[in-house]
Amino acid sequence: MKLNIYKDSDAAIQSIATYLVDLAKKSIAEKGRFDISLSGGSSPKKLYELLAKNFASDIDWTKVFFFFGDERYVAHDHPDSNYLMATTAMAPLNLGEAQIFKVDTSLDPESAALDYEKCIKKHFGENVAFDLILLGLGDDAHTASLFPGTDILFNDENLVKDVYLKDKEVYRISMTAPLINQAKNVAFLTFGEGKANALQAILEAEKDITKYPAQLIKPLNGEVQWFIDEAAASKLSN
Ligand SMILES: O=C(O)[C@H](O)[C@@H](O)[C@H](O)[C@H](O)COP(=O)(O)O
Repeated sequence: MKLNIYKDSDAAIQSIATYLVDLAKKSIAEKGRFDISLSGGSSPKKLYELLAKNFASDIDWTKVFFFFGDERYVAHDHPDSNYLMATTAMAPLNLGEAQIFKVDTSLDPESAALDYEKCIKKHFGENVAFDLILLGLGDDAHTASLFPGTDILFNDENLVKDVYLKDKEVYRISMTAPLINQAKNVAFLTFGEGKANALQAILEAEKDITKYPAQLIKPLNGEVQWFIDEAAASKLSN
């Protein structure tokens, strides 16, 4: 696990963009494509915009294939859609429809999860291993839609599962920890004082995945990098 601490989120995002593009170059050179899973929420939006603005000519973006670590169970044109957020931010890259694998939220939640799992398995074949999975962190220590107290935390059968969030009365479709842990590289983007307690608990508290789900993320053969700002790191002891 590598902790990268920056003075602010802009510096962190610049560094993640460079790290991502370097991984993409290597992967495209080695296997002819780069398979990435995007995080949702607000933190990564600036990263996607930066990639489109400053890195458009650094790699052959037609060889990049985008999936989503989780998706809100809404239409793709709904303001909460991670698909809408990411594709809007990266619009200048003119990505082809076939490069972006969105969750089919027109299906019922359980079928949407099964369908997305099928889509991932079809893309990867036997060995489902993303080159990079980007993850955010909630202030309750959730990541993707692995929320405290939800059944998905104990799911080791599926690669993708529907999650019902009782408090918000909404569904999410999320990659499971076993799928994320098959990735070659995982990068967390975590910024702001509001995440400091969650980050400290995840990295320094006792292991309790029901309270701190992001503790589940330990890639079997990969590396986890944290890209954080000083505000998010402010409660770490060392
Ligand atoms: O769909 C989502 O919302 C994300 O996948 C979720 O896991 C997010 O990464 C965290 O909630 C942090 O969100 P912010 O970046 O908005 O703080």
